[in-house]
Amino acid sequence: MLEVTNIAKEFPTRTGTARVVDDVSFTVGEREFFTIVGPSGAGKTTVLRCLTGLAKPTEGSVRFNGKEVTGPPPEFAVVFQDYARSLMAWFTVRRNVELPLRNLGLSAAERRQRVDTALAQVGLAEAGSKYPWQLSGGMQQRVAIARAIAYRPQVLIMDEPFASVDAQTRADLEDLLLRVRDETDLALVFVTHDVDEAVYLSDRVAILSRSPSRIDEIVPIDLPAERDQIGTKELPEFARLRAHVFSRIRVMVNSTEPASAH
Ligand SMILES: Nc1ncnc2c1ncn2[C@@H]1O[C@H](COP(=O)(O)OP(=O)(O)OP(=O)(O)O)[C@@H](O)[C@H]1O
Repeated sequence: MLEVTNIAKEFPTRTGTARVVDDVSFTVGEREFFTIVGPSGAGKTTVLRCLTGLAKPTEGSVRFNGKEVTGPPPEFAVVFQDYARSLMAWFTVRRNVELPLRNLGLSAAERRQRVDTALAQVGLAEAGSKYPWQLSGGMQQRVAIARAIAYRPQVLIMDEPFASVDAQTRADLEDLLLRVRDETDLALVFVTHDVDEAVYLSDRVAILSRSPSRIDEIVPIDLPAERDQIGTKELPEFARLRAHVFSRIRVMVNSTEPASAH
């Protein structure tokens, strides 16, 4: 469904150009949960920005259902880490969640129902008439997630979406994503620093090398499809996968060599 082929990204600097992403390729299938991990500054956000059409790769291409992505496709929704900038401060929570639905040709009743369902799913059924600035950071991020879910995209792209929420809310939102994926045809491309989270959620985990980044390895997560915060994390296979991904990232952090492409 989504094909990223040999993308590279360079940024202009005072003395020339900085190559941040060197050569990254992967595909994401329908209903797949695909997660990107890697050392800090590896270029994960840059890869996501290229993927969504918000940035143009210097080399290579991104294709969605066979068509080149040159701007944000209407089938995508994006949740970035920076929730404070993603919500409109002068609109209520309901209005924020409803905004992207206005272009979908839905009736007012359908829009209302989608907003109600999404707010209930993220545990904010009571907060609809509040303004974002009246909510904690974690609650604001849940509004951003509700907005993405209400839109019912084909691809949900998330950059460290749970970095600012508490551990219990984080676990609830992780399970919400898995549930939404199971109930729809949603595919997810997810970036996290948290290796446990990556292994718990994903069908495959891509490990990026240090910048200029390449794919070090794409690890299939062969855990039972039904994930459970306690049961899944107690499985020996979970521990093995976690240790493997963690040790590869550690190698990347300490390595002075660029990654070999697998
Ligand atoms: N618009 C830009 N202009 C110049 N350099 C940029 C730009 N955007 C990103 N970079 C640089 O690209 C590198 C990778 O940044 P990016 O945010 O993609 O990494 P990341 O893996 O998401 O980082 P983190 O793990 O810390 O969130 C960094 O060195 C950053 O300074």
